[in-house]
Amino acid sequence: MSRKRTAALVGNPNSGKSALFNALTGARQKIANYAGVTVERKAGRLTLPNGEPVELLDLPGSYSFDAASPDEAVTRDVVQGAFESEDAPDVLILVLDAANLEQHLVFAQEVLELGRPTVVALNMIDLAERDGLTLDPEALSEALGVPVVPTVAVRRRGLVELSEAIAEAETHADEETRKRWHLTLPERRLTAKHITRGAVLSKSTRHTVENGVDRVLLNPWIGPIILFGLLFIVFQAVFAWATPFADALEGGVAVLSQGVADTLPAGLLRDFLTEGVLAGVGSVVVFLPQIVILFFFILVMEASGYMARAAFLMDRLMALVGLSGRSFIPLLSSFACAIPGIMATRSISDPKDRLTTILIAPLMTCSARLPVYAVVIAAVIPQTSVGPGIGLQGLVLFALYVAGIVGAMVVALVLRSTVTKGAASGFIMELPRYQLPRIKDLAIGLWQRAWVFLRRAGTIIFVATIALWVLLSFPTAEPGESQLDASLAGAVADTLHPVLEPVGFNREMSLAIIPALAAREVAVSALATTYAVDAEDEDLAAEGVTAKIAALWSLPTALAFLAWFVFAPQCLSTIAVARRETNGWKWPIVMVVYLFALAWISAGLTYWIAVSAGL
Ligand SMILES: Nc1nc2c(ncn2[C@@H]2O[C@H](COP(=O)(O)OP(=O)(O)OP(=O)(O)O)[C@@H](O)[C@H]2O)c(=O)[nH]1
Ligand SMILES: [Mg+2]
Repeated sequence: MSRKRTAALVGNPNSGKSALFNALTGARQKIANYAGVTVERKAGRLTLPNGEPVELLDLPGSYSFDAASPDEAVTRDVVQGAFESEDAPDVLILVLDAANLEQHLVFAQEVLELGRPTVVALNMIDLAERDGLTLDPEALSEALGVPVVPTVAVRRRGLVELSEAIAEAETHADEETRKRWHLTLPERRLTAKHITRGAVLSKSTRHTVENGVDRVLLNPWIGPIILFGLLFIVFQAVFAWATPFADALEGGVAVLSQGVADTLPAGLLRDFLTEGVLAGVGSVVVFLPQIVILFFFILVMEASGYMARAAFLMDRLMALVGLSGRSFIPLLSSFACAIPGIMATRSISDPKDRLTTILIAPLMTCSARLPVYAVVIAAVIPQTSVGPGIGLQGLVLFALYVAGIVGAMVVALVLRSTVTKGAASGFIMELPRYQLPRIKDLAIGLWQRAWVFLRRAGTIIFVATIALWVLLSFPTAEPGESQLDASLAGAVADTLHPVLEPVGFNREMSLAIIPALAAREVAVSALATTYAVDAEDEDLAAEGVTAKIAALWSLPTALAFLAWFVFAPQCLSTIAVARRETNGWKWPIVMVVYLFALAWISAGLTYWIAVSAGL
C-alpha cells in the first residue's frame, strides 16, 4: 500500500492559506485579516476529484526561508522535510494574493527554487477586481513554470480546479527540468516586478476609499482617540447590551433552582443540585451574553483589518516601553485568553521581545476575568450614569482593563531595562485591505467562542465547583455552628486567610481564589456555592451571589478583590503554556512570582486607600 500523499499550503502571511485549508478540508482553523494568524502546522484531509485522499497541511505565513521567527521556522522545516522526521510534502500549494502579487512573488520564487511539484493558487482575485486589476493566470503560469489556478477561498471559487491541479502536480515535469537558478533578494524583487507587469491584463487606477479611511484612522492624533473610543464603547456595550439577556438567564437559573427545591426532598442530592450545580456553575453560565458581546467586537476588529491598524497605531506607544507594534496583536489576543496570546508571540522574531511579551500577556484582561469583574461590579457599583450614555459600571470595567494594560506597560519597561535588556527591534507590518466581515464567519466564530465557554462551564468549572462543594459540605455542622466553620474547606480557608486578611480579603474570598486557579470564573461559582452552603435557611440560599456580595462585602474589600484579579496569575493553563513556549520552568516561575507580588500589593494599596478615604 502506498503512503498517503501530502500537500502543504505555503505563502506570505494573510494570503488566505487557512481560508483555503478550511474550504478544502471542512476544518475550522482560525482565519483573520492580519499577518501572523496561523503559528503552527495543522493537518487536515482533502479528497481529490479522483477520490484519492491527501493529507493537507496548513502552515504559518512566511516572508522568506531565512526564517527569523519561530512560526516561520516551522514552515521552513516542514517544506524542507526537516520537521520532526516528517518527509517533505509531495506537493506545494503556493498561495498568492492576487491584489498584492508583486510582494508575494518574492517569497514565491524562493519556494519555486526548491524544484518541488508546485501549484499556485492565485487567491483573492475578488479583491484584485475590486481594485480594478485584471490578471492573466496563463501568463503567470508561463512565467512561473507551474499551473496557476485563480481562487476566491472565502467564496469557494476555483476549489475544484485547484484540487485537479494538485492531483496532477507530480506528473507535470521531473525534478531536473524544474531546477532553477538561485537568485539573491534584490534579483528576486526585480523579477517579481517583471513577472507582475507581464501578468496584468488591465489596471484602472481606482480611487480607493481605503486611503481616505486610513488617513483618518492612522492619523497620529485622531487615530489613537478613535481606538480608545472604540474600546470604551466595547466595555459599555458589555454591560448595557448584555443586561436583558443576562437577566433572562439568571431568571431561568432561579426558576430551575426553585423547581428542584420543590420537587426533591431535602437532602444531599437536593443540596448538590441547588448549591453546587445551579448556584455555583449557573452563576458563571449567566455571563454568556457578556462573553459573546466581547468576542463580537474582537472578531469584527480582526476580520475587518482594523486590528493591524491598531497595532500600527500602538507601535509608537509600545516603543516607549521597549516593545514594538509586533507585540500588540499577541497582547490584544490575550483579551480573549492568554493562551492563544502567548502562542501568537511565535510571530515575533526577536527572542527578547518575544519573552517580554509572553511575560506580560497574563496582565491583559482575559475573558475569564469578565464574570469575576462583572459580578463584583454589579454588586457594589451603583447602576448610575456619569454622563450621557456612559454608565458607571461600564466605566469601572474599562478602568480595570486599563489598569491591566498600564501594569503590563510598566512591567515591560522594567523587564526591558533589566532581564530582557536589548535594543528594541523595528516594526514592519503590512496593512491588510479592509474587508466587510462575512456574517457567516462571524456567526461561526461567535458560536465557537460560546461553545468553548459553555464547555469550560460543563467541565473544568463544574469539577472545581463540585469539589469545593464537597469540601464545604463535610463534615456537617452542629446545630448553631456555621457550615463554613465546620467544613474542611473552612479549615483550608483559615490557613490562607492570614496572608490575605491584611489586604482586605474576607474568608470566603480567600477560599474562592484557590479553586479559581483552575479557571478564573470559578471564583464566582466558588463564592456562590460557599454562600449557598452557608445560608441558614432556604430563602437565603436562593439569593444570587450578587445580592450576597452586595450585602456582605464592604466597598474597600470588593475593590481589593477586583485589584487582585487584575494581576494575579489565577490560571494554571497559562503557566503551562508559558513553560512550553519558553522551554523551561525559569520564566513561568518568574512570571508567577511577580504577578502574585503585584496582585497582593495592588489589592493592599486599593484596600488601604479606600479605607482611609472612608469608602
Ligand atoms: N475577499 C477575500 N478574502 C479572503 C480570501 N481568502 C482569504 N480571505 C480573507 O483574508 C484574510 C486572511 O486569510 P487567512 O486564511 O487567515 O490567511 P493566512 O494566509 O492563513 O494568514 P496567516 O495564517 O497569517 O499566514 C481573512 O480575513 C480571510 O477572510 C479571498 O479569496 N477573498
Ligand atoms: Mg493561516
